[in-house]
Amino acid sequence: MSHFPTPAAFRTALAALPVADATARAAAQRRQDQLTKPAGSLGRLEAIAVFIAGWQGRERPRIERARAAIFAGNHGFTVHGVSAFPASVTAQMVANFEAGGAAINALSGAAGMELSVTAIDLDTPTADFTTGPAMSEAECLAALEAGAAAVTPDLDLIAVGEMGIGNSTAAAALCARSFGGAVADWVGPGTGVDAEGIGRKVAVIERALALHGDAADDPFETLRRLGGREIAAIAGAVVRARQLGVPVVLDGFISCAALAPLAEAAPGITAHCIAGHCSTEPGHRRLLDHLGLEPLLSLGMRLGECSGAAVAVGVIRSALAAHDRMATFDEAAVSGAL
Ligand SMILES: Cc1cc2ncn([C@H]3O[C@H](COP(=O)(O)O)[C@@H](O)[C@H]3O)c2cc1C
Ligand SMILES: O=C(O)c1cccnc1
Repeated sequence: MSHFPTPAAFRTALAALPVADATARAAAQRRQDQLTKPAGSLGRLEAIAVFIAGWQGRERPRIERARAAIFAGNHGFTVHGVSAFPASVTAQMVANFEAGGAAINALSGAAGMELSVTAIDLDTPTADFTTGPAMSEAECLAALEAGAAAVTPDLDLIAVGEMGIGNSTAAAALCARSFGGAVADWVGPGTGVDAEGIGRKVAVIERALALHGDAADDPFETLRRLGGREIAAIAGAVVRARQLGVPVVLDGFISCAALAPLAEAAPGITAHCIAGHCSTEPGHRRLLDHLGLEPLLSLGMRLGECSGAAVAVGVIRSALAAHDRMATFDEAAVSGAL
């Protein structure tokens, strides 16, 4: 069964995003207020527990089954020299994920998460978006669906990440198109290009924005023209997770950029999402501000592949452990505030 069989179905899904369970949230907040600590003293950990309670619909949320989902795709515009690495690295890194040798293998393992890797048509890069839309409608729908398929109702939480050489350029293009501002404000070194490389990225994006400037201001159309398969898959996964009530942890600049084209049509799209971290890619902080997200961690990471989100899941586990295991003032016979 296809979750988003047509562009119209995707738009309909965006217009009908479910909300959190207010009863479970309120129960979790009441529990927080009774635990043996001065109110608010666990800071953001308290808010995280209440947040997950609302999306899981449980006073005492849990993480028994969590998935780090990586999506991979290749990009036609890489012929313009926008990455410090060759496009062949995308498939090589997918093989590395499958063999267990990448950072995300170690970090998802440390966070007690299973890892899923969805490589989407790596042998067929998207079309070069400086000369036409990156994807056909059918290709973009297939990518959304690949994302939706990675989310299953048995999950307590999902983290989303990406692999796709060149995709920091696609991400910057999506941000510039969705939120405006100077293209240069959204462009950074990615894998480590120098100032000339950054100049090439800006020029490529400006050409793409000029070419697609008259296209409909529509989430699907923007993803299809300026995004990539792995980026559209993340958008599909985030929307599907919302439908299933599965909270999402977002990774870095590129993963978050998948939501940029959705934000105007569906301003509440990030309501079930936690920004796992703030990457050093300069556009990420700006993007998080536009999405209304405060990142959990800031560790100077700039890898992608779900790595920052996986580290954040360790913090989320701590939040839920405190929420679940602490005694209340009554249980522990500790006096409450005067
Ligand atoms: C070995 C290696 C592993 C990676 N894992 C994630 N990325 C990250 O780098 C890419 C984005 O940067 P750019 O736009 O400059 O190509 C994406 O694939 C991203 O996930 C990697 C990049 C490399 C080289
Ligand atoms: O912010 C990220 O996730 C990122 C930054 C640079 C390269 N790849 C990913």
